[in-house]
Amino acid sequence: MELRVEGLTVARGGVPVLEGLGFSLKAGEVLVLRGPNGSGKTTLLRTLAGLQPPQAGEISLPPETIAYGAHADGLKAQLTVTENLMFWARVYGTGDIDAALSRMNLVSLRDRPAANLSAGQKRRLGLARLLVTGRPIWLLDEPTVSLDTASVGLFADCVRAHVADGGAALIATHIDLGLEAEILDVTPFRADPDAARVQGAFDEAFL
Ligand SMILES: Nc1ncnc2c1ncn2[C@@H]1O[C@H](COP(=O)(O)OP(=O)(O)OP(=O)(O)O)[C@@H](O)[C@H]1O
Repeated sequence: MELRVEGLTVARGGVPVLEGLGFSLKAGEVLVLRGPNGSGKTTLLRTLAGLQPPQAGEISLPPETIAYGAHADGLKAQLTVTENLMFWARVYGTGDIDAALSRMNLVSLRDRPAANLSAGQKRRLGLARLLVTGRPIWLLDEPTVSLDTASVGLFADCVRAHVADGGAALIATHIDLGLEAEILDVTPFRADPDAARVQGAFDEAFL
């Protein structure tokens, strides 16, 4: 399983933010996405996850092979920790949530509604969701926000285990996760801002 990206142009609100991007991510690899704020890391991850179409280029794997961990944790506030994970396990057609609960240190919180979790606990639950997707490619957008040092360690262990098991991960992060990883800096692929001004930027929320 290899994610190959060639000649990719991604856009927000119809305005290209990255152009001509290419990279490959093989089974067993971690790639860390770097670039300044607003450079297009989230836009790239959203495009690879199938949430928006590319403007140009090729993506070798379909979104069905990908689990996307976005900024938001995607939790259902009224459901307990267990119920949230069971919901996702059913969506992805997998069964066992016990490993996910213990690996993200959620066992003692399993009966608590997600609404009553702290920010870091919510994030741990959001990341535990990845473990029940059964999908080989993880795309993660700033996964360690709100996590304490111990939880960052738990999360890094999960990524290590995932890639050791034949998975792969593309992670936008500004911190060092202590993982063996290559760096993909998107800066050289930034689209020309003057070209965007000529086309006229707008907020896609008003489309
Ligand atoms: N809803 C939107 N409509 C229009 N433009 C947007 C929208 N969301 C983001 N953008 C713009 O798209 C560009 C890329 O943003 P993106 O969120 O992909 O960057 P990023 O590298 O992930 O940034 P950060 O490191 O701050 O998270 C930015 O110029 C941003 O202002």
